[in-house]
Amino acid sequence: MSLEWMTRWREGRIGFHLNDVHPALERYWPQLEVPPETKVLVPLCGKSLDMRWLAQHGYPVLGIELVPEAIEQFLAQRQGEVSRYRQAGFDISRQSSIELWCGDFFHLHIQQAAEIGAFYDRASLIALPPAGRQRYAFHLAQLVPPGAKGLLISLTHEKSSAGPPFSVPAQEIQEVFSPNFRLTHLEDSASDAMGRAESVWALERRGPRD
Ligand SMILES: C[S@@+](CC[C@H](N)C(=O)[O-])C[C@H]1O[C@@H](n2cnc3c(N)ncnc32)[C@H](O)[C@@H]1O
Repeated sequence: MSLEWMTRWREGRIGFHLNDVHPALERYWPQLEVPPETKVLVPLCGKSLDMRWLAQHGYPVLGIELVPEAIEQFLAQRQGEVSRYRQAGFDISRQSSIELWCGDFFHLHIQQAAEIGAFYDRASLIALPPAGRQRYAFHLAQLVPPGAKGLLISLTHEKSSAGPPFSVPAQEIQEVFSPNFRLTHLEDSASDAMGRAESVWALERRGPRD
């Protein structure tokens, strides 16, 4: 799967990328009441402008992305000094309050995630095959502390077995996350001309006794 993502980025087949901030981030993030200065984990971040929105609203960002081209394209969107260093097997680029970790999300360990207090996920689940989605939800739960809040934006489409993007129905989202997270369904968008509809969820990491 990683070769496929490398090829997609090299060939510019990145139809998932939005040239604007996702409206659901603007609409729902304030409702989560995440305290400013909380570091937000953005798994499978691509070159999403949503990370700039979070940083502009006072949230330091840790984005993690497999493909170096995606990170370079993100950094090139803005002028601004970039510092680069290597830590725990990841090449890290930092531009203002946004750190981009280049590597496999599943290799990020709790020790490196110590400062994370919230998360934002758009289109991670749909990038992963079914077994990967289960593993993703479990891994995310290992990285964020009890009480951590996050927004999740996913997608369904009519060719349900094909992907990426994979179609991820609400029932599956509940199944994979509910062992470790409280979920609130916020919104379903109307289907577009290609039969694609987004769903938006608020998540909160459960504590040991929840
Ligand atoms: C569907 S795109 C979503 C990107 C971004 N969240 C957005 O909203 O534009 C999925 C991204 O995850 C990256 N990716 C896939 N598997 C990954 C992994 N195991 N670890 C880190 N990044 C991964 C891909 O290269 C791709 O940029």
